Amino acid sequence: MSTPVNLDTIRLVPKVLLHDHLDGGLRPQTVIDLARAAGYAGLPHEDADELGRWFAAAADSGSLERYLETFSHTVAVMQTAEALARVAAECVEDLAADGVVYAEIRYAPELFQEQGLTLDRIVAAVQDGFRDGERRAAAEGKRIRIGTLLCAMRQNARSAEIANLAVRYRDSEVVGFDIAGPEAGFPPTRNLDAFEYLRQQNAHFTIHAGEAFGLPSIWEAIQHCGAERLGHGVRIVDDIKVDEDGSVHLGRLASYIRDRRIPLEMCPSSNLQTGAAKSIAEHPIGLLAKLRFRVTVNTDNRLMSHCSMSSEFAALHEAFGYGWADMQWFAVNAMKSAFIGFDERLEIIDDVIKPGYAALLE
Ligand SMILES: O=c1[nH]cnc2c1ncn2[C@H]1C[C@H](O)[C@@H](CO)O1
Ligand SMILES: [Zn+2]
Repeated sequence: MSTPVNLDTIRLVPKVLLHDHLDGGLRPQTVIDLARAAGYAGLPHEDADELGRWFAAAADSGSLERYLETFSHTVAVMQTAEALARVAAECVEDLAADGVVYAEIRYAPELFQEQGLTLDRIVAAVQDGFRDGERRAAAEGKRIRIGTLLCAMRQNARSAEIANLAVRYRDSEVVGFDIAGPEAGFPPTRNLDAFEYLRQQNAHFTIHAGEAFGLPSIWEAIQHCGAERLGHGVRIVDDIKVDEDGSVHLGRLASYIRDRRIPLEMCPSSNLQTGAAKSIAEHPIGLLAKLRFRVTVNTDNRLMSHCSMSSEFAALHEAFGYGWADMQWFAVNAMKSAFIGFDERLEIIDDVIKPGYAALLE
C-alpha cells in the first residue's frame, strides 16, 4: 500500500531549499526574546502566537513593498553578533526538523550594521550560527548542509561591496550572491559592475526577478546581468500562450529559460501574499512544472508567509495532486541547481535524496 501524502509524511522525506531569507524565518518567540534583550519596543505583540499571526496577516498585503515593511521588526532585533548566531542556528534546527537536507539561506549583511557591526563580523557570526545548527541537527540524527547567499538590497548602492564580501568568504560556505528588495523602479542592471566582478571571479549568483515586475525584469536578469537562477521568475508565464485546445506556445525568453535549464526558485505562498499569484491552484508553478521548466519549490520567508517546505508541498499536493515522484523531481531539480560543487550535489542526490524516496516509489 502506498504511503499517504500528508503534512506528517511529507516532513519525513528529503527536501532541498534554495530560496529562504534568514531575516524572514525567525521563530516568533525568538523575535520577542531578542527584542527584550535589545530594548526594542516596536513589536506589535508580546505573545508568540499573536505575533506569528500578525506577521502573516501584515505580510498578506497584496504588494511586495508592504510585504517588505514587516522586515523592519526582524531586522531591528538582529543587530548583534549573538542575535545573528542564534537566529542562524535556530534556522538550521527548524529546517532539519522539517526534513530539509540541503538549504541555501540568504540575507543582506548591510541591514545589520545599525549598531556598528562590520560586514566581516556579521558574516562570521551567521556562519558560526549555521555550523552550530548543523552540529545540533546532527546530534538529533538529522543530516543537513547549509550554504549561504549574501544579498545586496536593490534600493541601496552597495552591491559591488557585497559581491566582494561573498567572494572573500567563498571558502567558508558562502556559495553565492543575490539582489533582493523592491523590484519596481530598481532594475537589476543598476548593479552591473557587481555581476561582472562575480563572473570574472567564477562566482555564482541568482537575482530576484519576475515577482513584482514582469518580463523585462527577467530578461535583464538573465541576458544583461547573467543570473544563473531566477528568484521567483513567476511572470515568465507572460511569455507562454496556452490555446483553448491546450496547445502551448513559448515566446523566445520562455524558450531560452527552459532550453538552458535556468532554475526558477518558486515560492507559492509568498507569491499569494505579494499579489504575484491569486491562489495555489492558479499559481504558474503548475503549468511550468508540466512544461518541464527547471522548477524548484521554496519558502521565501517562513515567518511572514507562515509556511515550511512541508506545508508548501502539502498545498501543492492539494492543488495539483503531486505525489512522491513529483516531490523527488523537485528535490533533484533543486539539488542540480544548487551553488555547491557538482560532485557534492551528486552525492546528496545519490546518497540522500534517492534513498529517501526509494521505498515510497516502489
Ligand atoms: O520575495 C522577496 N522579494 C524581494 N525581496 C525580498 C523578498 N523576501 C525578502 N526580501 C528582502 C527583505 C529582506 O530584508 C532582504 C534580505 O533577506 O530581502
Ligand atoms: Zn525572496
